[in-house]
Amino acid sequence: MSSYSIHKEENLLVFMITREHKRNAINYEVMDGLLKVIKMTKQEANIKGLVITGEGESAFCSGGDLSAFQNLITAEDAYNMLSKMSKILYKLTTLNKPTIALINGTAVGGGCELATACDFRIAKKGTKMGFIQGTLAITTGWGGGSLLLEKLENEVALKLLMEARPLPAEDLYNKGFIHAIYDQVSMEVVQQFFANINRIHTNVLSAYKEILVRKWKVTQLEKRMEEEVRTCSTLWSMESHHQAVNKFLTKNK
Ligand SMILES: CC[C@H](C(=O)O)C(=O)SCCNC(=O)CCNC(=O)[C@H](O)C(C)(C)COP(=O)(O)OP(=O)(O)OC[C@H]1O[C@@H](n2cnc3c(N)ncnc32)[C@H](O)[C@@H]1OP(=O)(O)O
Repeated sequence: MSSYSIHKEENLLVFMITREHKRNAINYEVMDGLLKVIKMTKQEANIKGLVITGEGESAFCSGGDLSAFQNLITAEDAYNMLSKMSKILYKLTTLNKPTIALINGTAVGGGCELATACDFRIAKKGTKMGFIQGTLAITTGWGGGSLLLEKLENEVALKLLMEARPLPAEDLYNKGFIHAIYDQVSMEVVQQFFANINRIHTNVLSAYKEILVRKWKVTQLEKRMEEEVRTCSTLWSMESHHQAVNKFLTKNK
């Protein structure tokens, strides 16, 4: 069974992580799927934007697949995986078309990093989201911390990262991280959110994204995300992280 699906909804491409049994955790197959859909969105002239979401109602994405990655022990092992996904999130955040994270359920860890790499975030009422990496004795490791510090005021972003705890979508809306909240999420609410943007020619939308990306090139966002990956890789190799992961993976056993 595939770990993701890609389908077209009018002039949007929709990427869905289809791993509800693991709360839509990201494995290497999901990473490769993200690369594929980013390329499709960029290349297809009749596509005006990309939506990223998760299967089911329980979770948008629970971050990296801890069972798939638990055998990454050394800093070098971790770096290879973290760097792969960080590069994907940089491609996503600099994509020349608007991107929307449709938060259908809980988003934690790398799931919040994936959402942060999108231009806009719309969430189901009551959804909880948290950069919980700190509870695993690591930092964000896919560049999501650098991205969050680009998208929110420094103090607001720093507090979310340092507290490492899930907050309801309503709080995150007040902090400017969530852009719209709906009782239920569906492609109908995405089209409603996207309606006014959709009226504008795609060349204009791409031009605005290029203005934003130009700023990030000047401030070396890509280099800052790479340095974040190296920091996380070092923390990943420490016993405190491995113990935290083992505790999670054995909690239901
Ligand atoms: C890779 C690095 C990356 C980074 O930022 O650098 C990260 O993402 S680090 C953070 C990794 N993510 C987590 O630590 C989150 C772990 N998951 C949870 O906290 C919970 O599952 C939650 C809150 C998402 C949902 O809780 P709920 O009670 O609804 O479900 P369960 O915990 O019972 O989980 C159901 C089932 O899914 C498995 N699962 C959930 N998340 C992951 C995951 N990230 N990796 C692997 N497997 C995951 C969980 O083990 C259960 O499996 P089962 O076989 O049924 O016991």
